[in-house]
Amino acid sequence: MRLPDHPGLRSLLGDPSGAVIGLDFDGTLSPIVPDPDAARIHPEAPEVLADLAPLVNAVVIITGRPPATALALGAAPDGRSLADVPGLVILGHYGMERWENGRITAPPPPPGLDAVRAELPAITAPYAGVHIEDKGRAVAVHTRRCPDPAAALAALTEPVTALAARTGLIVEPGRFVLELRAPGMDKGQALTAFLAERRARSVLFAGDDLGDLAAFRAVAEAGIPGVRVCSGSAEVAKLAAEADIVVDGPDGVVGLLRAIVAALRPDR
Ligand SMILES: O=P(O)(O)OC[C@H]1O[C@H](O[C@H]2O[C@H](CO)[C@@H](O)[C@H](O)[C@H]2O)[C@H](O)[C@@H](O)[C@@H]1O
Repeated sequence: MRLPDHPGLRSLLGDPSGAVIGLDFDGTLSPIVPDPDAARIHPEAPEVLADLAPLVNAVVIITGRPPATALALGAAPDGRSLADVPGLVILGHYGMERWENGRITAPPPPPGLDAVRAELPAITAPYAGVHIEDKGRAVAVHTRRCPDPAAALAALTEPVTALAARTGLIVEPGRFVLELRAPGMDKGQALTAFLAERRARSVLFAGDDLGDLAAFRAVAEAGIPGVRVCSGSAEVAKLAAEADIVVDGPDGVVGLLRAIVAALRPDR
């Protein structure tokens, strides 16, 4: 892949030791599949991230998944894994949980979740194919496997939002999913804090879904050169409209990262 000409990318390539590379997981590093449990990282992603990480300030994955799940789904068939990427940080649950050096730090789960677990089955029962994903500190309602995923999502939005309000949670909408989770953190806040922690001098963030818009805004407001990359799909138009670079799904993201590695290591 030929690298696009973008000022933020030029800054990043000119001063890689100051660059933070932020990446979403599902839809960006991992192709979208009907069953969330069956998702797996793009087979070439662990290798390219392992090549990239020593060349930049930091590689950080910011995801709605728990870090432990991203790690479990982050093993490629060749045996390479996200866990082997040097210095990798995973900010899971939209930044609430942090994995680094093999250790997870996390606050206690929100108290409203038990009521959500009790009430959700009755709310979703009329919609065949709904899948409830319990993520420990959040619960996601998936409609991708419903006969009409968009109609089921639309019909469930009001009762799920009301349930969130009753239980002190918020609704995070995504690709055929409504997630009930604790308020007070999003990918933008998580990325902003990480950039400050690393004293970043440039930032690239790649994402595919509505939850990544907050990270895009953080890039735009960071006060350092930045690049917003959309892992493009037919399902989410909003993100492409706010991106500096649009690539073709996880294949395109891996291609872009590989091109960055090649530009930083022209000898190889
Ligand atoms: O922040 P992300 O890493 O993008 O995580 C967001 C949600 O991703 C997962 O759901 C999405 O991917 C599934 C597997 O490909 C797909 O079946 C589903 O339709 C997508 O919405 C995950 O299951 C959620 O928990 C994450 O919050």
